[in-house]
Amino acid sequence: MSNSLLADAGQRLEQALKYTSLSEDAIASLKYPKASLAVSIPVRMDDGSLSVFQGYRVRYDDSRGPGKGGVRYHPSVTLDEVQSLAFWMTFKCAALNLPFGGAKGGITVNPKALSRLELERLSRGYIDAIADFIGADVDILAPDVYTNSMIMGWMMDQYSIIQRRSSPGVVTGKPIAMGGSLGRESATAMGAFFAIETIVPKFDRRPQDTTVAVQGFGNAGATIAELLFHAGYNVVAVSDSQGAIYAQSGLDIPKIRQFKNNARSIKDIYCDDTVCSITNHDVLSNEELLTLDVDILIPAALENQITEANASQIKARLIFEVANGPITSTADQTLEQNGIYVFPDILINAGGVTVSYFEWVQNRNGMYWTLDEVNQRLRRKMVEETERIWAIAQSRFIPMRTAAYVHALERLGEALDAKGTRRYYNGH
Ligand SMILES: NC(=O)C1=CN([C@@H]2O[C@H](COP(=O)(O)OP(=O)(O)OC[C@H]3O[C@@H](n4cnc5c(N)ncnc54)[C@H](O)[C@@H]3O)[C@@H](O)[C@H]2O)C=CC1
Ligand SMILES: O=C(O)CCC(=O)C(=O)O
Repeated sequence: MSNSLLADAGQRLEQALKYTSLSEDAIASLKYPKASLAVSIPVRMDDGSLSVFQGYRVRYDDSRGPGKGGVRYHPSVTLDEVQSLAFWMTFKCAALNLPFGGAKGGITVNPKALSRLELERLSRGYIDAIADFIGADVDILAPDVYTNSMIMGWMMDQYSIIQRRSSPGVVTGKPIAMGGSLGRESATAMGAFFAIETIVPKFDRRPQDTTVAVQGFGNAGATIAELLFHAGYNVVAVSDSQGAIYAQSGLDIPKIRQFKNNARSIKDIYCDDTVCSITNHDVLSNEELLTLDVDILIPAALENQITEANASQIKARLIFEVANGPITSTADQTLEQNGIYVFPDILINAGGVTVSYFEWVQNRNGMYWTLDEVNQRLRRKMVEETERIWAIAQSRFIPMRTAAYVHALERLGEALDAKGTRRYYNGH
């Protein structure tokens, strides 16, 4: 593997393999993505011109079931990034014991620069381009950065048009009216919250004595900040792509969410005290937020936020990775040396895909669950797998990330070996 995000992700696999007895065949199978599709998506723009966007869908491994993973719209999307995200999905689904493999998709685009109709044409064009690669039993899509239920609805509809039959199981995170599950919107953060509530008492901490900083204020970041706020934690800093705000006495998260929902940036809200009465806050950069002296740091934006460059300046005691891949493998080592506990993405943000699984199950049997049922099942799953991974980490004296990979690898190895060697004979 070259020097890339995927190569860095692969370091975690190497680290964990030392603690497993996986067969050589299984190890070899997990080192590369199973299939990567790159497509061009021509889109007629509102002014009549044609723009061509690059899109990707990667299935990393499907030994435990159909590929599963979100679709990201962001200007920095590359094939390498999508492959890494599909790698993480593989281990996340296995860690949570979901009957899925790992997949991910993305389009290199700044969605904020598109009109709603352009965005719809792009989303439908993406499905036209990848339709033969996906399916409810093959590879199932979902939301990720800068995609949402509205976009998932267009994608499901386009796929159904191509198939000439209603196909709700090909996409999760859909609008409720199109077969979406209650609780999927908040699921990533809700799952993280259940994991945090399981772990925090192990460190003899109480919410009211615990300060929290959250980087990223989208679906995952804003919701976890609000859940922690309501549970009594002192959320002192939050940020979006434009910058961060900090108040030692704590921030009123529901109020900030309200302003952010009106399409304003966090930094602006707090610079304009005529609009928002909260004062006594500082405006910080995203980099400064990461190095605040807090009890809990929650990166909930993008990859590679804590790297060799800033790892030694991190002062938080516990880091919960709500984003995928926010810490590089070298930064992990520095954090560990400094006694900082990292709770990994493949566990902490797994609530999203867990409720996606629930949505897929509901679509397949046509019976729909109440919000309480969804959240109770999510809680049970998150607490159970968090405790299992914690027990592995404690008994083998290894970091939680390595323990999560060991846990996932045991399940993946079993599935790969159960298929026998016939699968390696070029299909004969
Ligand atoms: N939405 C989901 O179901 C899941 C999301 N995740 C991960 O959570 C992370 C966030 O995703 P979502 O909340 O869904 O995306 P989103 O599109 O709802 O929000 C992204 C947020 O990150 C902020 N942001 C972008 N660049 C930033 C930067 N450089 N510094 C600080 N903030 C920045 C944006 O302003 C926005 O507030 C991603 O890593 C994603 O892969 C993980 C599991 C499931
Ligand atoms: O809900 C899903 O299927 C996947 C969500 C996702 O992309 C992720 O967990 O990173």
